Amino acid sequence: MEKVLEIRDLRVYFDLTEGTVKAVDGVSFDIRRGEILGLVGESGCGKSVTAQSILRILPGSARIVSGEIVFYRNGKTLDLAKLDPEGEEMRDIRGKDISMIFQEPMASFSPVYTVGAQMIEAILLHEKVSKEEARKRVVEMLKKVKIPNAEKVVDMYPFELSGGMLQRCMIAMAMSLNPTLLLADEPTTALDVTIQAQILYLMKELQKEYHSSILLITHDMGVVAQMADRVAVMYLGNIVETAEVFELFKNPLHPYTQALLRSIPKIGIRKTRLDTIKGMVPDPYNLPKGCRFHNRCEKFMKGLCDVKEPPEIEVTPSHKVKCFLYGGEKK
Ligand SMILES: Nc1ncnc2c1ncn2[C@@H]1O[C@H](COP(=O)(O)OP(=O)(O)OP(=O)(O)O)[C@@H](O)[C@H]1O
Repeated sequence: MEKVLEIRDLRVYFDLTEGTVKAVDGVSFDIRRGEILGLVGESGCGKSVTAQSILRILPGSARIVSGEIVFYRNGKTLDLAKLDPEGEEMRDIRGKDISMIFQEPMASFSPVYTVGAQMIEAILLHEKVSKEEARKRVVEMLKKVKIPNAEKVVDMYPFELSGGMLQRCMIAMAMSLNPTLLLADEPTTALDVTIQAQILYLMKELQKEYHSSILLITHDMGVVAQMADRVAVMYLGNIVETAEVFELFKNPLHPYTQALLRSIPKIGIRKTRLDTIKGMVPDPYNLPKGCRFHNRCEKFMKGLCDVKEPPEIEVTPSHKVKCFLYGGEKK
């Protein structure tokens, strides 16, 4: 299948007074045309930093140390990691070829302009159309994301809309230029369950209609099951497992993936508490030697997992895992 993005051995570090945080540390994966790739993992494992690296919107304290972010654009490849984040090429790609939606819609909208004005501005920035045409497109997009009274909402300020409505506007803005790739960082986490389901359904409908690719960042395995075609599981700056969604749920290989899956509530089984993954998440300034998950792993092999970093094992061409249980050097 045709790729739209290929990340190769990406390392992104934060140099802080307390030490260096290796937020992304040797990450490789690709996103194919028209697919939804779920990027899952607990809080702090580097999902957002990965997305911010693609769009080159990292905070000032972060630096891309090495690696490639190859974007396939108009039949050519472009390494986004090498571009000037403020340069013309990157500004052109941002919003037009790759756009992003965030957990907090207020992060996308300024409170002092109407929703419509901001959406029109985004279109005019990238396309040579008249203001009237852009406005017409915005109203159409708002209708597409099922906003009632779209003609009125276009002239409303963000604070006049509910969280769910604003989230729909953000999706409309992100999709209005028909991007090749949409980065969705916890797009529904802040919403209540019913609205969350509606927004996810809407995203999937739009994705099918526009045939765009989505990198869906979430810590919620339920959202992954509902949305993703393939899944990449991330733990402390590493991708530890990738597989097609059905395969991952049926046959999770990495002990971390298995633990994440055990934490999902199951219909018919009453539990007062969800399973949590045992052990403490290690100090980000001081990552464990060997496999980063070894101090929390139920299948920990002393003298191996705490000594060497496991290689990535290709169990099948579409199922990869970074764990000594499936191969690699023995003691
Ligand atoms: N601006 C920043 N300054 C310093 N460290 C940061 C900054 N942003 C992220 N980090 C660190 O980078 C690591 C990865 O963070 P990231 O936000 O990518 O995780 P995440 O998996 O997206 O988690 P969450 O779901 O909580 O956003 C964490 O250790 C975090 O503390």
